[in-house]
Amino acid sequence: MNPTHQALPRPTPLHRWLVLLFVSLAMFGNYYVYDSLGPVIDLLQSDLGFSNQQTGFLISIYNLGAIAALLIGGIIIDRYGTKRALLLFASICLLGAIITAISPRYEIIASGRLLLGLGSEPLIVAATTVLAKWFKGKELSFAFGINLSLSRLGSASADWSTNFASPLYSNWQDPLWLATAFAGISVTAAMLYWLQEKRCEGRFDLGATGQTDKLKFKELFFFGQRYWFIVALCVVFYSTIFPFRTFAIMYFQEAHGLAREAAGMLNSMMMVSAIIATPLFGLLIDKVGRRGLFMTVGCLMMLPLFLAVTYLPAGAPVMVFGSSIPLTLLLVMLLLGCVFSLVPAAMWPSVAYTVDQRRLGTAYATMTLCQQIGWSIVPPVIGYLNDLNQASADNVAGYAPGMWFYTGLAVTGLVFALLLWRHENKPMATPGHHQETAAEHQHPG
Ligand SMILES: NCCCC[C@H](N)C(=O)NCC(=O)O
Repeated sequence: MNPTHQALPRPTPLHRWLVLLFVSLAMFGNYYVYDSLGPVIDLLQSDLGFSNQQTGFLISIYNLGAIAALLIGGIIIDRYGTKRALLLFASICLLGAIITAISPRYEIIASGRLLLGLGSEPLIVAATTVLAKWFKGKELSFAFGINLSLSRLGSASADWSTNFASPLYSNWQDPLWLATAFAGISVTAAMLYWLQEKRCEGRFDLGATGQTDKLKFKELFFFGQRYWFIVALCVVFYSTIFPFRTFAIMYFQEAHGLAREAAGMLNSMMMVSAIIATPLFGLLIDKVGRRGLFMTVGCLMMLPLFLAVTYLPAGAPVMVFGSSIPLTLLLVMLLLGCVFSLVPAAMWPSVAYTVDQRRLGTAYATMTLCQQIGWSIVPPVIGYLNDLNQASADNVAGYAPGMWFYTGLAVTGLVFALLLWRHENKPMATPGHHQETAAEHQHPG
């Protein structure tokens, strides 16, 4: 850092909160675009004749793009700086959204999702870097909590679009054009962030760019067993939650006879509960620690949920924001939202307490990379199981094997969480670790 930098004041709260607003809006738009696929899956199948396996691959191809991008994304952020990187990645996502919506050809839609993956995950890394830069030492956890909550609001909005934009769902294409508009919000927010950073350069001490999550293969050998248990849990957890969520709208329509609007509203309940619970669990876990225990509780809670939607009676209808939703399904999605808050709130920060701070960039990049690999495998497997068992509205039992598969993943997650809990009170094995001393570097995903 140069000496003039040090003499400058830190950014004022107003400047910091504006940054948080712009970065969170960029994430809001981005999460919307990712989740816009779920509500049109049945339309892609009925209008364009895609199979379950093909739609499953449309989910996975995002991860392939993300894997490629994660290997180079950190380098781009370091080389071009956060403001350029944020705009570049948001623009790639916009292009991906346009290509997804533009043509009914499977290969074109798949290329759009690939491009979305190429832009999305490095966008998340760039957003993390921006927040670390502006909020370091100042309300960093809270800023990350708000950022993640607004991202989840983007996901929930994609579900709500089946209600507020229901006329668009007469075909597969219009909802995807709407998603393009949300990608436009993301690009606009990235531009506003650019202007804000430019306005503040030279006036405030914005510090060094900070460490970007970048993979350095040599460093992988320094991580201990506990780190790899966290990675394993991360892989299994997100490989369960994200694919379930993407397929859920179609599942609720076909297996439980819900209208698309009600299915979308029901799916959004998971996000609503996560939006509220994530900052609260974050505060609780910051206060009491015991991350292994909280991860175990979260995994234990998840265990019966997929079987509950499969085998329990759907329950009496209750009205939620104008949609009639069966009570059991509502409770399951609210509980899943709690799990989706509890496990990430304990898991992501626990890396910072497990590995040497100097290797956090590699630790997070590796974890996200592994997450993407696991998450890319599950949707085609679920699609294959659904195709194999001829799952449909006329053969609801055909969905059960997929739900057992999710349950198997949840059991595996529980095993890793238990191993982490067992490790919780053991002393650290490798020197250079810092125990429960809140690393500055945090990561929302
Ligand atoms: N755009 C939705 C996917 C976000 C993936 C990201 N790598 C992640 O895991 N984020 C953490 C989270 O809990 O959302």
